[in-house]
Amino acid sequence: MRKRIIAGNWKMFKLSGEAADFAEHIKEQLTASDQVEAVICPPALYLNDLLQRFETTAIKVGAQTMHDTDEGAFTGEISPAMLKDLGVQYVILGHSERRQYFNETDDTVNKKVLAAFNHHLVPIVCVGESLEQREALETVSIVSAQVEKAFQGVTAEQAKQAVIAYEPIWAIGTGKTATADDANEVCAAIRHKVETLYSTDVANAIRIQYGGSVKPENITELLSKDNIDGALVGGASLDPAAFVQLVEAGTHGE
Ligand SMILES: O=C(CO)COP(=O)(O)O
Repeated sequence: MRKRIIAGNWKMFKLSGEAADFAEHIKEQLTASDQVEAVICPPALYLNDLLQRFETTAIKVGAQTMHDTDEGAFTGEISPAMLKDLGVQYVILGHSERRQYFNETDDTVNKKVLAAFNHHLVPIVCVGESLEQREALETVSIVSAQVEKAFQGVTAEQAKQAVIAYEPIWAIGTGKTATADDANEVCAAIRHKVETLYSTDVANAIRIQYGGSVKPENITELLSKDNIDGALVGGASLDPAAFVQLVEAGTHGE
């Protein structure tokens, strides 16, 4: 059985004291589990502090983005080597906000995915369609193409470790969630795409999250679906009590 993964994407929220308070709260509440993994992806400034606070816990830390080269004259950027050096385990790549506001393309996402694996960072590769594309019935072709491009040059052994987050753009921060059945259907299509790119073995191993207005109230139904292995959560992950509930939901209903 795939281990579920609940990841909180804080985006550009919280001051340092709030980040520290959150970490202290959840580390008292969450215990290690075989069924579910908890990951916090804070602004890069707080990565080091959270890594230290979570050192003796099972809670993992992820970055929200990174550059694709080890070092260089790229003002303001953070490299995969720097993340690895700190002890970061995960990195979100190709989030729709990065694609929309920071010119990320399928090509740059692919370069970053390859760089992440080179540094033994696990990428959480985000894919998803816009409302227009959904209405034009292009969802499966769009997300399949995003997956194919993101994984170019990635080996089967690497792909098995990866996480894909299906985040329909129209469901992010809007309060609109895809129905659990719709989300599951797209996650199944993504798994099928992975199977055609690699093998059944890889498709069975890769973890696929749903993201978009996930909350404690709707996570149980989403996780009850066969192809949904977790959630990438924005807004609701900012509240420590809600985040604990989201992770705890992952330990039920196997
Ligand atoms: O973008 C998201 C997580 O990466 C989803 O954000 P919300 O949970 O706030 O809709």
